[in-house]
Amino acid sequence: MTTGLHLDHLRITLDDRRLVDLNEHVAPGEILTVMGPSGSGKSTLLSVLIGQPDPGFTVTGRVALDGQDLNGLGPQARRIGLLFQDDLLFPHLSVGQNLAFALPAWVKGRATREARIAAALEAAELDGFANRDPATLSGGQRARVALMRCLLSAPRALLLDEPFSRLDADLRRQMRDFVFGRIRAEAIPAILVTHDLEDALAAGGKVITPLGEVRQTAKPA
Ligand SMILES: Nc1ncnc2c1ncn2[C@@H]1O[C@H](COP(=O)(O)OP(=O)(O)OP(=O)(O)O)[C@@H](O)[C@H]1O
Repeated sequence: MTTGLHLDHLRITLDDRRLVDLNEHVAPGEILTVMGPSGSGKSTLLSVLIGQPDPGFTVTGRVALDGQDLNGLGPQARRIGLLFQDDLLFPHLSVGQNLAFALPAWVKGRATREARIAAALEAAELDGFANRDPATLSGGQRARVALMRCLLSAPRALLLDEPFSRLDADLRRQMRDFVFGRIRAEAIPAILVTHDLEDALAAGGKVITPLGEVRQTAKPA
């Protein structure tokens, strides 16, 4: 079985306009960055990967994850995580409850579930935050909770849609290191969509446009 995410001659067109044309393999722990101007098709690509494209788009080619063909699979069955700039933590739930909500039902047993949540909080340097109201967290703390919530759902691949764009410069650097570090540590294939060249270079992987033009080759590991 070939691990990672395969975009096999994936083409997306809108009327007669070719928006996406990609033939790429993203290995576990690798981050492929897609950069391009507004309207170039970045969000459209992500909508196709999560299995929720607008019906106006024509999609051809194949997407496979860990050897499994995703064409025809619904969004839930794909098990692809999506992280974007609005963290959308549930305001009426505590930090711990927000994390618990993401844990798949197949993680059984109260002690096991609590241990997973405690480990996630520790990894995000948020020990002792389980009972906090999300409204009382700083922007960086909320962003870390949002990432851990996404990872707790055990995604097989992660899509990052401008995840740092609301953070100021210092926090942006910190979050970038944290998010990219977790992706490598958990060996998840990831696609980052960004307008920011610094984000793209920090990701360390290949940088391409939605039409597959290479802007930067991957840094040697
Ligand atoms: N539901 C839709 N129906 C018709 N056209 C759409 C739809 N969604 C997006 N488009 C068009 O498809 C093209 C690609 O849009 P998309 O949102 O993928 O761009 P983007 O690169 O993500 O832009 P941005 O950086 O501004 O988010 C644009 O021309 C847009 O107007």
